[in-house]
Amino acid sequence: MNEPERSARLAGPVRVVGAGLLGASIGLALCAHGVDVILDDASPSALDLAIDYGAGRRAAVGDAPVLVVVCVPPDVTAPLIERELAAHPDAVVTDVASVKLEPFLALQRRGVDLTRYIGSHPLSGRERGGAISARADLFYGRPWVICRDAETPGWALGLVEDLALDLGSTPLEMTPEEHDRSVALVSHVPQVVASLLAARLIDAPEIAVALAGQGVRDTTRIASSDPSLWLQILRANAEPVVEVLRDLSRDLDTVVAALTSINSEGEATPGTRRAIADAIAAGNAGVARLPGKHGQNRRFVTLTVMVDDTPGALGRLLTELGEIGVNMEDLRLEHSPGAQIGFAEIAVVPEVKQRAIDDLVARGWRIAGL
Ligand SMILES: NC(=O)C1=CN([C@@H]2O[C@H](COP(=O)(O)OP(=O)(O)OC[C@H]3O[C@@H](n4cnc5c(N)ncnc54)[C@H](O)[C@@H]3O)[C@@H](O)[C@H]2O)C=CC1
Ligand SMILES: O=C(O)C(=O)Cc1ccc(O)cc1
Repeated sequence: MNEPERSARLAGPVRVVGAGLLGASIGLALCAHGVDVILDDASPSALDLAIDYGAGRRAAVGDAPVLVVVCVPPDVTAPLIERELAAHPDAVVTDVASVKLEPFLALQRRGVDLTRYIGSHPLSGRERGGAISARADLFYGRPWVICRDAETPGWALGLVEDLALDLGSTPLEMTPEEHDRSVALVSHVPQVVASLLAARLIDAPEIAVALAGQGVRDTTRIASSDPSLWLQILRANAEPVVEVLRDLSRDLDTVVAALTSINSEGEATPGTRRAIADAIAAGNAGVARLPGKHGQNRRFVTLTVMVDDTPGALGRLLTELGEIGVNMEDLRLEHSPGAQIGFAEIAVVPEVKQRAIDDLVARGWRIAGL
């Protein structure tokens, strides 16, 4: 078998402890760059599986990693960082746990010398764990938070930045506190909300579930995440998560109070309708702050093309969009229940929308809503 050409900033070897979703994804991406990746896992079958997928090799006597990446559940992250710092005195040690303050404080309390430790966290993941779900492109185009402190030497920081860059991520420096408050808002509370919302479906009548469209799918996508991982994440970041949940709970109470104060004749105390409209408008303002493709704050517009449920139909649409010179910023597919038709929702920059519609219609495509 041909060795992949070395194309990475990192020289390696890189030791990855925990060969699950994150560890095997890092291993796959680094191996594809020709970096020597040493894998380790407490579970022999998890290790075998990740090696079978090509995410790295077994450890050997005399291995001298330049970088160790700890990719285990949050509960065991701090003890493993301590173990790896001691076992590899010339290596920089990082971890990818979803919480940064608690492991850092635990290590400080134990008096561990943290000069060679730099916490980090790639902001990308999947609902399913294990090497079976691993992907070399998991981190591509996503932020990778790096928590250095005043004692962190530049060369050590450089190694973790190189890891993020080799995997296609954008390194971002933050303190552990800033990181944990930020992810409480953009990752941890969304997980709780998605899970609670999806749980409403358990006892819903079949006919109600059959009506589910993109709205409920979008807002519950991450509800299939692993409960044991999330229990650990939420417990370790409880304070910032509770702060956001309390604000959310207050807003929910406001909407509930407003809706219940409108009587069956549609009469309501002054301000009631405004309270409801304000809640929805605040959502408009919040969602407009989410970065779009390439991290821009630019908003795209969408056009929805009806696509016959036949082999190659979607491929033809994408080819024709290329032929008419329209750059697709995003694509979402929805199936119409009970009909042999799909809807391709295509995001484009506002300037090209009308031309895209005109050209597609001229080529025989049907645009929904026209
Ligand atoms: N799942 C996700 O989407 C993301 C997870 N993270 C973080 O990455 C870390 C790993 O998560 P996943 O890869 O999703 O989990 P995973 O469950 O897919 O993999 C964890 C691996 O660690 C191994 N392991 C557990 N205890 C160990 C120990 N004491 N020694 C050696 N290996 C041990 C397990 O056998 C398993 O193979 C977690 O800290 C998580 O917070 C970060 C970003 C995204
Ligand atoms: O799928 C998503 O949007 C996620 O938010 C996945 C995710 C889960 C845990 C993390 O620590 C980081 C990212």
